[in-house]
Amino acid sequence: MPGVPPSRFAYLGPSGTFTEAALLRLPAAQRGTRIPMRNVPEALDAVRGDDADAALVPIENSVEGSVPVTLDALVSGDPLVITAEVVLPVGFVLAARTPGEVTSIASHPHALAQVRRFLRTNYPDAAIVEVLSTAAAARDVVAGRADACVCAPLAAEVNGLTVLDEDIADNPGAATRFALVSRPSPPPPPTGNDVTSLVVYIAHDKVGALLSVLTELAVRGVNLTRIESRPTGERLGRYAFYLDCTGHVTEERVGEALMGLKRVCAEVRFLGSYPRDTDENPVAPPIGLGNHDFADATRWLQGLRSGG
Ligand SMILES: O=C(O)C(=O)C[C@]1(C(=O)O)C=C[C@@H](O)C=C1
Repeated sequence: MPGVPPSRFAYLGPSGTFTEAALLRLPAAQRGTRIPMRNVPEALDAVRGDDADAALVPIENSVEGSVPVTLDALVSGDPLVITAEVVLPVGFVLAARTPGEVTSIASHPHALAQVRRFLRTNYPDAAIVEVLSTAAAARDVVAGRADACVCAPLAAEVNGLTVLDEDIADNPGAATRFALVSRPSPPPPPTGNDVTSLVVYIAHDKVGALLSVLTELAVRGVNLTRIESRPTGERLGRYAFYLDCTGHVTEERVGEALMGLKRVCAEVRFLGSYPRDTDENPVAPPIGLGNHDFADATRWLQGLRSGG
């Protein structure tokens, strides 16, 4: 959909999830149609099937790490690209229909992981029930399928639940990063503070294959900000590496690094270049590896080739 801004936004629902709160930070989504989906693969498939223009899905949490279902669903199926990210502070409450005995507590696995210590200390005997989202957990409590849930304060409020315990996160100050995903389209223009996401498949029979991936980035001053490995599912020992690096595909040094990766990897999947949602400045490239150095060197080579 080149040039047409997205107006139909799928997201991990139902209403009241952290994903919905993150989606509402995007002005286009405030104006557009928001389509709650039951889980991340369904949200991404809605984009692949043109039932939505974009999907917002959780990708990484500052305490619990990456969201594996999102990483897997991004690369299994027709290509998709990330066009924006949203970083949202997350905080949790324990909520129930009425105060009383709590024998079962429902929530999303990533939320449960962020309140593990609290639950072990305060509700050691409660059965823990993993469900598809924190807002789905709140609905389960309303429907009587669980005594209590771990959810966002807003989800407790909109579902008419009583908050039993506030601010229950083991690590105050946690944040989750969400990715806005579309069908392949030209990336948003560079802002000077961008991230490029990739998945690389290395040659498993080559010693130092991962080192050569890192070298292609480092020698161009491209800063690696995240690396995760996930099994490809083919057989034991086969992994895909998910990389986030500073910079935009239109920058010379990022482009050269991508070409280098293309040469040394079995396969490279481009997952998009998009603005970082942060106040932090990007790490400056080492001397000789800035964008102007690359532009200078390109001009010099062109001169040599043209006999100038
Ligand atoms: O269940 C939700 O509310 C979500 O938006 C999912 C999700 C996640 O996948 O990490 C998002 C943020 C919180 O860290 C907990 C759960």
